[in-house]
Amino acid sequence: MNYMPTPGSLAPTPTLAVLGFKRQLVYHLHFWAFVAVAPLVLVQWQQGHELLAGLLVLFCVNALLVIAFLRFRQTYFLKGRLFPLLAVVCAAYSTSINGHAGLYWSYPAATALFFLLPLREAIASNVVFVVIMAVVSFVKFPEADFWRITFSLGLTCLFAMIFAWLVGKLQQELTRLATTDPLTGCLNRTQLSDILNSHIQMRERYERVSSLILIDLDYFKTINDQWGHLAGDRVLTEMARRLRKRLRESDQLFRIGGEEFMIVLPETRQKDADSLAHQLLSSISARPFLDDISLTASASVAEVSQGETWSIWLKRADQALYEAKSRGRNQVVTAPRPIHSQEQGQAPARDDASDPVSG
Ligand SMILES: Nc1nc2c(ncn2[C@@H]2O[C@H](COP(=O)(O)OP(=O)(O)OP(=O)(O)O)[C@@H](O)[C@H]2O)c(=O)[nH]1
Repeated sequence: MNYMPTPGSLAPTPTLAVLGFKRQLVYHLHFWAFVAVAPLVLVQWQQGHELLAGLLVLFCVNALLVIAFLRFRQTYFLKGRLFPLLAVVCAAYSTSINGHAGLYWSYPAATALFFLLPLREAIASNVVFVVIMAVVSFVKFPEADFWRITFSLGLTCLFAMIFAWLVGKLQQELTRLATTDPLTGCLNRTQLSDILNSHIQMRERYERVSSLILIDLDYFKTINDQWGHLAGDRVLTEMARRLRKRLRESDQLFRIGGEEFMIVLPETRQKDADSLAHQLLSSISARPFLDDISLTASASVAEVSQGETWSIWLKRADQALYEAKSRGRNQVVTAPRPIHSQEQGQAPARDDASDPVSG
């Protein structure tokens, strides 16, 4: 399942709307820019402005390519770099031949840049834009108009910049809230499929192998029952802290259920993931949580296999975790590879890596 909404479609949940925000914005701005500018091609052509008509055709083609790339490839065509270039050239040239009728287009174009480009690039592009429009206005209009145009365009850019900056901050915060678990700060399930899929692609394209570890606290329900829900929450927070302490910057820690955590380890073979899982279980059982709550955990390890989907990869890990629980808990079980990869000549994985962690 792909959690990213397709551009142009309404996201089914607020979380997805937050994650697809930038994509939707780029899509809609290009769509409406195309709708507004396409008729002008004919108008300029009929007025004998062939060069401007040609530039507007390029603008429309770029808008269509951006829309098509977003829809069919989920990428941003040339990272949106052509829009500012064509917008500046078209607005400046149109103003120089059409006067005020061309000038009016510079205001929506300057505003759009702040929503299409990264903030620094948008500021740099708009400084160039305002300077060019100021020069054209100085040459084309009386001095009083030149000052009015320069200040009003500059002010439009300033307001758009403040608005885009605040919206960007808000979107970052919403994304953080939508993708992390508020109790432990771990990633939640929102991007799970996208992240696992990206590791699968690394395996398929570059033979770079990732592994995942599932860790589930043993008999956690008794903690809630004996010490209360708040103590249970503090145990979960401490659990996340202990796991995080042992992980690398590039590892990704998820809380995927009540007391179940998942760690995705890039470029890590099963053997190394297995030894990390043992160390993590040791760090959980070695010292009591809070003052005197002793706990153990069970874990499973699964290296991604060729040709499998993210859900099969996760399911293998899940089955191995179930096995660890049913073998008595407080141990690591390595997931066997799927049958088809064993047939393709890969070494079969150990199925008996179930050394008790304690003792
Ligand atoms: N304090 C607290 N408890 C939670 C949270 N989420 C889930 N739980 C509790 O976690 C417990 C999970 O219980 P079980 O699924 O039976 O698992 P367990 O007791 O750890 O047993 P095994 O996994 O089989 O070893 C339930 O009591 C849930 O109410 C949470 O955010 N905070």
